[in-house]
Amino acid sequence: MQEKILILDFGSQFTQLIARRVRELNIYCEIHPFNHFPEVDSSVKGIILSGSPYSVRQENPPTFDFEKFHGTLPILGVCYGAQYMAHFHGGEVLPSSTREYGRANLQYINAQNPLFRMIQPDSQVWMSHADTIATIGANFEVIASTDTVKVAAYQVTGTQTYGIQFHPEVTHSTDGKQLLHNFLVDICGCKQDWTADSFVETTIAALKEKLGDDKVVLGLSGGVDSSVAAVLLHHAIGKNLHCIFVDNGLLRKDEYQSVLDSYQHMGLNIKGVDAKQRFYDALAGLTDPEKKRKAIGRVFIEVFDDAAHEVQDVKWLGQGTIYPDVIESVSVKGPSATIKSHHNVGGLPDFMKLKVVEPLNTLFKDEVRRVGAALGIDPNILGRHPFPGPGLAIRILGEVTSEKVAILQEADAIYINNLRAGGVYDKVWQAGSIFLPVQSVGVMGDERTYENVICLRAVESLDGMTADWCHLPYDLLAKISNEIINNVKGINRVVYDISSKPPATIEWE
Ligand SMILES: Nc1ncnc2c1ncn2[C@@H]1O[C@H](COP(=O)(O)OP(=O)(O)OP(=O)(O)O)[C@@H](O)[C@H]1O
Ligand SMILES: O=c1[nH]c(=O)c2[nH+]cn([C@@H]3O[C@H](COP(=O)(O)O)[C@@H](O)[C@H]3O)c2[nH]1
Ligand SMILES: NC(=O)CC[C@H](N)C(=O)O
Ligand SMILES: [Mg+2]
Repeated sequence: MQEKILILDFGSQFTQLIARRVRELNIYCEIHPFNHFPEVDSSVKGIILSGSPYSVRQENPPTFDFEKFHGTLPILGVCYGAQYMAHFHGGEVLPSSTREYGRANLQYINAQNPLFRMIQPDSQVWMSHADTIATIGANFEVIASTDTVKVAAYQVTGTQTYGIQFHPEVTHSTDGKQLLHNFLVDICGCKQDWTADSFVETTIAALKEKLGDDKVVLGLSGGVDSSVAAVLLHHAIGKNLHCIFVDNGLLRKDEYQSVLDSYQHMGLNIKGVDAKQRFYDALAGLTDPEKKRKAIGRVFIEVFDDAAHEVQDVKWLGQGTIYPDVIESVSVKGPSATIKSHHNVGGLPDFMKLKVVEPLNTLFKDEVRRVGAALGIDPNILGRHPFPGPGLAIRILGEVTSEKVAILQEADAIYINNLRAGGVYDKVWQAGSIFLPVQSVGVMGDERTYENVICLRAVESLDGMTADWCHLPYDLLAKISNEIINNVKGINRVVYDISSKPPATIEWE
């Protein structure tokens, strides 16, 4: 059984970061909402309670069943988690006189305490709280303090229950990783054997068992997630995996053929489906971004359904869903406004009757890339920028036509090739070009032109949730602009997008 750490989420903005830090120590962990988590069995080695925007002093604060777990499993409460255990077990949490946000330094630590092994007595820590633990219960012992926060860390004497007011998961807590290591390895006894190789081995075995002789269809896009999912499934079930790559007419220049070629030598059973016209027909006359997205989602499902019928007796649909997609849908933060409808989220219509298999739904993107490397997948595939399923349709503002797609493909190829040649492709998280249906006046060879605009976008990001525009070198931008205007008929002006997300988004629609 895969040993794991349970992270109970009370809604902190740092909960995912806790998970990342745990996994960087080669220890598997899962995030679950504080009020909805699976049975705690012997695979769980310890529990971490996250921070929270809530206060323990407000009415009906988020709860944790302390009596049930205290003394049976190691527990580490972070910020709210620490405040909760202190407040309801003999201590008191009060509003602090000053809101503490940012760097602080420990001023006292109990160097004998296993939680502080190899940690500097004046170590820098990161604080983010408005409440403070004013008093602690008789069986609680202070094991670290700062100038202003007396109870910066405590242990419930003689047990493996700990609380810390600061955030070890953020990099500004310079010994944060050592502290987590101390808790996870020394206190919980985790083995640190969760690596990309071990993930590959256990996942393939589990897929074999789950799928037996069943057939699976999988949408392969050439992107990182579906490629890694496909190779894992291929190792597990071989020829019973049927990959379908749809040419929706919205791919980048030459992408259809190059993606098909790149998969050929990997031995995957892959079928290309030319559905260009079906997508163009569905998009004809549509200008509203949400209507365009919905139309594309609908045609994807129809094309898939047809392809699955052709294969016959298919029981499963494979998907490249990754962990952030899952976390967002079970988050304790509650429903958020729909900004954009992603074409692949929203479930399958009832008529498809397929079960879903998602071998990557516990991994973050960089972990997916590491698993891909462990599987020997071409670094060129693993290093690709993310590309949205609705493709160029959401990079052509307004109505999509095959003519506009052709113009955008040419311009985008010039842009991306220059990023590669200039050695910046790998430093950029995502780049793409946008076709703006505005016309402006230009002059070329003494002739007046009245043509469209191409906008270039390049962003830095960790996960696509927030992003900043890249400061590309002016010389490179000048070269790209020249090349596009001189070579792409229909374009006489190039602009660069300098908006961050939020308030803008990465894609324009
Ligand atoms: N042209 C396509 N043909 C078949 N399936 C597709 C196509 N485009 C997208 N999909 C499906 O939609 C899923 C979601 O696309 P998404 O872009 O999020 O992931 P990806 O393409 O696998 O990876 P990346 O995020 O790196 O682009 C893909 O995993 C794939 O299953
Ligand atoms: O597979 C996808 N289907 C979609 O419908 C979709 N919409 C946006 N994206 C990608 O998500 C990231 C964030 O994009 P936004 O800032 O535009 O929301 C960026 O990486 C976008 O390219 C999509 N990916
Ligand atoms: N980061 C946190 O967990 C904050 C906890 C609590 N809301 C406070 O302000 O003190
Ligand atoms: Mg993609």
